[in-house]
Amino acid sequence: MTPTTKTTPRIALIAHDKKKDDMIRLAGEYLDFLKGCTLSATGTTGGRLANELGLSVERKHSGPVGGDLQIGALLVEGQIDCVIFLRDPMTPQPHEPDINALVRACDVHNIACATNVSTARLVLSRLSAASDKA
Ligand SMILES: O=C(CO)COP(=O)(O)O
Repeated sequence: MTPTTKTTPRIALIAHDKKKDDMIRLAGEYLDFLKGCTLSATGTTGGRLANELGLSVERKHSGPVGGDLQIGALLVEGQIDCVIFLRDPMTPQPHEPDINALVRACDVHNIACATNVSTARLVLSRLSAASDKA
């Protein structure tokens, strides 16, 4: 019998302030799956995921001081399989260029990037179903 190799999805989780409650709810829905993933996050988002859901997360700097760029650097190095980035389209962000750079890096490297809850659910459902089969 051929041995199966199970790969652990590497997921980046990021949410702007008004979307953080959505992120916590979303991550709670997929908690069992996410516990088996390698997670990275921007600073404040990662802190909430760890404190409120008990997830083990590699926390980068907060978004406005370079966290999005750090996630982008991981992605460019091939260390991220998927980005869940709950952006707030209604609030101007001081680090808009960093946000655009991260989303652009996803497109350059063909990495799935979910920027709203509906898309994130589709992506996480698909990944969790694939990991059940592995
Ligand atoms: O600003 C962010 C993404 O652009 C998120 O950063 P925090 O998770 O530190 O709030």
